[in-house]
Amino acid sequence: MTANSAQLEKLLKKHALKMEKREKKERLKKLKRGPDSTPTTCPPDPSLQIPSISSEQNIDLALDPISKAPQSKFSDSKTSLQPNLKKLELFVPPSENNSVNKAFIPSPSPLKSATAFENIHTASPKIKKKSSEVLSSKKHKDSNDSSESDSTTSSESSTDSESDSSASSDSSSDSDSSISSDSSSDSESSISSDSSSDSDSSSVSDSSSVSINSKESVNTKKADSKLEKSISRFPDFTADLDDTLLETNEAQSMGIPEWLLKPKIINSNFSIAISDPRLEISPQTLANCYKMGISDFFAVQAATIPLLNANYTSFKYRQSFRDLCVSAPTGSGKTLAYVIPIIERLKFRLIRRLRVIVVLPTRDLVTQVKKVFDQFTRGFNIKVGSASGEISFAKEQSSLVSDPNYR
Ligand SMILES: Nc1ncnc2c1ncn2[C@@H]1O[C@H](COP(=O)(O)OP(=O)(O)OP(=O)(O)O)[C@@H](O)[C@H]1O
Repeated sequence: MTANSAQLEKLLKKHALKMEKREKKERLKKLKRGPDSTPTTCPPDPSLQIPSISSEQNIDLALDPISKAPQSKFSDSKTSLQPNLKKLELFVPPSENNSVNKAFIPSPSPLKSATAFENIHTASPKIKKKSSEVLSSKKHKDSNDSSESDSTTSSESSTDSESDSSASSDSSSDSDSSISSDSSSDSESSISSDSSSDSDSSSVSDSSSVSINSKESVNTKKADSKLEKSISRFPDFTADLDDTLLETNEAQSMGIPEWLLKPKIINSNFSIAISDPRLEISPQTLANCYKMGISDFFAVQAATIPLLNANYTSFKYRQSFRDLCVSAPTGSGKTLAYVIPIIERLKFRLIRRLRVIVVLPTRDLVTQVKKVFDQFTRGFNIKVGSASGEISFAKEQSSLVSDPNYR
């Protein structure tokens, strides 16, 4: 029995030495290949297989105290082999690994997302493939969670589960809890398939491999928290601005101007009579409004019309002129909010020329807005033309600028 254990001890030591040499070789190979090298799976080396142990030796192994030392060494090398194989399959150069993660996290900053975009496009084809695998495996996971448990049935499925776990660790940036639970369940399932094929000897390695996995999950968590810190959220403009100072600063650093960052929020119930003298609406416009059944201005109109009229006054006296950006729901009356100030400004012009251009996103809107302009320019010497590409450019051009009526 002691002879057997001594023999086994020798074997294990020899095996551990081989393992170390092999690991060193692999590391050297990796270094030589550089960061762009594509990951490859390592074919199982027959010399590294767990030595076949007879049933007698098996008993000795369980009882013999010597087995503990070499066994722990053996189990170390065994488990270091397992993650190594995994590492090779998962291998993504550190910087690119981050970019893959970033690419799946919606990145708010255009600069940051552009970097991520660039990174993913400059990444090696293998990494691009990996990212698509991540997406597909994510979808697969969503649709069929139970597929992971199948991996315990055969060694082939165990490699599948390993690649699954690689996907989960790549996509881990989504949420911490999902990473740890996913990666741990996947790696455990792959280990259990190994242990089933390796019989008792690898059951010792199970505990150490689990601890390695927990180390891995801790590392992934650390990497994720770093990643989370590096990715900023989109500024919440609706929240109290005092609470969002950081977000505001960030938005400013993105080039968003102060006036866009601090909008004036108007109560939607706010309204004002069109005849209010403070608005200085011309009698003809008032008549046109009444004709259209409008007696009060909606909130967006009540807020913008006096502002634009004031702007007109400052423009008249060569004072500063401002842009105005309005965000209001559909049907809230935005069209009249600019149609009336435009008409009110152009009504005194004697020389007819193209003075205002309204740019709209669709042809339907062009027709709709042209109709509103036609209704509200009644009684004024103002002509409204439209160009939406429905007739030839020359005709549109002449209708806008070459028409003798415009001169
Ligand atoms: N002050 C008002 N009083 C009564 N009706 C109004 C008033 N202002 C606009 N309307 C009517 O409300 C409707 C919606 O107005 P309008 O089309 O200008 O909204 P909008 O915000 O420009 O919508 P969209 O986002 O679709 O362009 C129109 O039929 C318009 O005639």
